[in-house]
Amino acid sequence: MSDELKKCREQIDSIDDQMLKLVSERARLAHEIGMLKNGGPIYRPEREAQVLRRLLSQNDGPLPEASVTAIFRTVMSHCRALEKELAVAFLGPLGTYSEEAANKQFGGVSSPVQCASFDEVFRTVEAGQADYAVVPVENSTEGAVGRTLDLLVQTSLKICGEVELPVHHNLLSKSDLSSIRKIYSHAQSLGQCHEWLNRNMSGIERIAVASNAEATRLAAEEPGTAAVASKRAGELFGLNLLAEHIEDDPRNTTRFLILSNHDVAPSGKDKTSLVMATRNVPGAVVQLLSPLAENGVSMTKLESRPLYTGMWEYVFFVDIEGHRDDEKVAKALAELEARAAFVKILGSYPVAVV
Ligand SMILES: C=C(O[C@@H]1C=C(C(=O)O)C=C[C@H]1O)C(=O)O
Repeated sequence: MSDELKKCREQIDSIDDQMLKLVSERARLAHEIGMLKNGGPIYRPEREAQVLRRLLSQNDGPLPEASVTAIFRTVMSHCRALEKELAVAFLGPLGTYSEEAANKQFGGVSSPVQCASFDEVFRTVEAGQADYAVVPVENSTEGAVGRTLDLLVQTSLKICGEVELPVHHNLLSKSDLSSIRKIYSHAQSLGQCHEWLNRNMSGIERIAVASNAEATRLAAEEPGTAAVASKRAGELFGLNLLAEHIEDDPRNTTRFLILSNHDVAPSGKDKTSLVMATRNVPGAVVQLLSPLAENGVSMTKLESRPLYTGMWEYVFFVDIEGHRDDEKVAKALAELEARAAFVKILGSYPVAVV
């Protein structure tokens, strides 16, 4: 070993010693805070977002932003676990993008609750069998996840966070590329790889199944089939990587929501999501939204979804900047509630951190 290398390693050892001391000290403080919470929620997404934003504003490299947040989310997860281990429900089995999103947001999930459908994810948390739900709500290529929107209308749960996950798809199989006759995946993922599949796997049957991980499980069992899924799913089921990054848009990103039974305090950079319906009269939508503009509240999303109760009737999903406790947001919401046939505030929560 060269002297130079030995010296650097000694320095790393000494830094590690200091880091361990500091992390332990941090964990002791988090535990103390846990006692002060007096039975209130342990997980405080607004505080975690503030911790991460503050650190990012000081980060001069060499670690990229996503590395800094991943490290500190893991630290916070372990500090939190001294207070309580959170049970987090998501669409299973292990290896889904939902699992990846849950791991990203919570810095690792020690008590995962794998559900068979989005309906079950909601029900599990509503019934108190898990503390948090993680569900996809929209994708940059494919748009809204309809079932999640429908469930949001009915649920008693509140949105308490959002997480954005860059989604890279892969073609995975135990067979050779030339022998593939069927491709399994979730419908959303097939849509996100539509052009690549047309170009490279034309004429080969595509079959939509409940999740990407389920697709991987099927492909592992059936020779001559492949799955479109994450690398992690492929590893879990022992599949080989036939092609990577097959998504049509390399920036392909899915936004997930975190849901729970509690509200979240303002973090300083928040979003509020609501769903509403208007009376079916001319100009109703414009009229309904005007309190936002009048109070200087920016709308970041407007999505319509058909109502099952009638033909050509819709509900509107709206995201606005700010927390419902912010003065101008509160005023705009009060005016909006007075005009709409139906309004439900789905939650105020911190804007996603890298
Ligand atoms: C320590 C706390 O509890 C949890 C852990 C946090 C942390 O480790 O920084 C931050 C917020 C909470 O999710 C706290 O509320 O401050």
